[in-house]
Amino acid sequence: MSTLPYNHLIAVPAGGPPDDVEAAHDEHRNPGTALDLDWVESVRVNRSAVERRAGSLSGRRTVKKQWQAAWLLRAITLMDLTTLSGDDTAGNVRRLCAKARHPVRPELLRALGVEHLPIHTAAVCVYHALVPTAVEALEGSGIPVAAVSTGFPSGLSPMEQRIQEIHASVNAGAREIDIVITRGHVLTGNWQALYDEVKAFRQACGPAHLKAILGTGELATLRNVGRASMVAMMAGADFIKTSTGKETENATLPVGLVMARAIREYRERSGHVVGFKPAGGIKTAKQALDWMLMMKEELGPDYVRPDLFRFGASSLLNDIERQLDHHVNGRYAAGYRQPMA
Ligand SMILES: O=C[C@H](O)COP(=O)(O)O
Repeated sequence: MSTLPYNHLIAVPAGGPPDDVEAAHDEHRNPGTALDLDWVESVRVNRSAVERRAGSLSGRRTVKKQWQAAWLLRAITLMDLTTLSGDDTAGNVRRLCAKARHPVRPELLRALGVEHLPIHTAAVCVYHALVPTAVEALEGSGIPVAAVSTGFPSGLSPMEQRIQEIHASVNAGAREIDIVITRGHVLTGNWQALYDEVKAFRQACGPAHLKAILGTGELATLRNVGRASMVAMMAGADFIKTSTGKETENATLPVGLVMARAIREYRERSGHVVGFKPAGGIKTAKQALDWMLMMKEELGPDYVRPDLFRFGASSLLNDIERQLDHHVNGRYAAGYRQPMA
């Protein structure tokens, strides 16, 4: 197998050691803008055009074979490796963190010629109760812990409690907070309430980055997805994120396209940069490549870097490792070889 120019293709944050990861992490903050209701109301979505474009992406063969391994290694560096189950334990989370530090088996990395690169996931995402365990298990790695917060997944607990949750997770060491919005504010067109809510969450986060989960599968229309994206960004969300992973419909390419274009429009009009995180139901290497291609085409190469793009995924890493195995060995490894994630 020929050696590929992985150094150019793999977005290991800043290409370097943990300190650089932290620098990359702090690079982008979105200060937000005033709520501009005319702008929000002007958001339109041409559903059939969006579906056509999304269909053309998933129908294509995304990346040629010889580049696929490099793109898949990059996908790993974009991943918020996640566990959000009722039966999560400290033991599971420690194993997940070990996987986040070393997501690919050393013999595969050697065979790919990238054993010298510090490949790890972008973050580990857990419930608040597991934040201290994850922080401890990731110490010294530079990998941030993300906590789902604010009454995840419904977001319907009392406001004061939701704010306290953010404070508790930040105090426990979470550097990223994935909040959920009140979907009802979108469904009733109460943009002021949505803006105030996200702004209060952003303030509670302090230095931690805020990712706003829109719960797109519960927003009824793509137009609502576009408008909610815009309001969340105006309120200061550092990332907008599709789903909790618990809705019936989670991250889809049409929804992703609408959100990516909202990010582009917000950037053009405000000059502020916002990241994007599709989450829920992204399980295969092929899906990951479709998403990465879409981001690169819609928003440029910065959007296949971990400071601006994340996959929220609990099982994607498994399939990526399988595909890398296939690339190296010409066959698929048995499932038990990738016991985690
Ligand atoms: O935020 C991440 C999602 O909850 C993960 O969803 P998943 O289990 O479908 O990969």
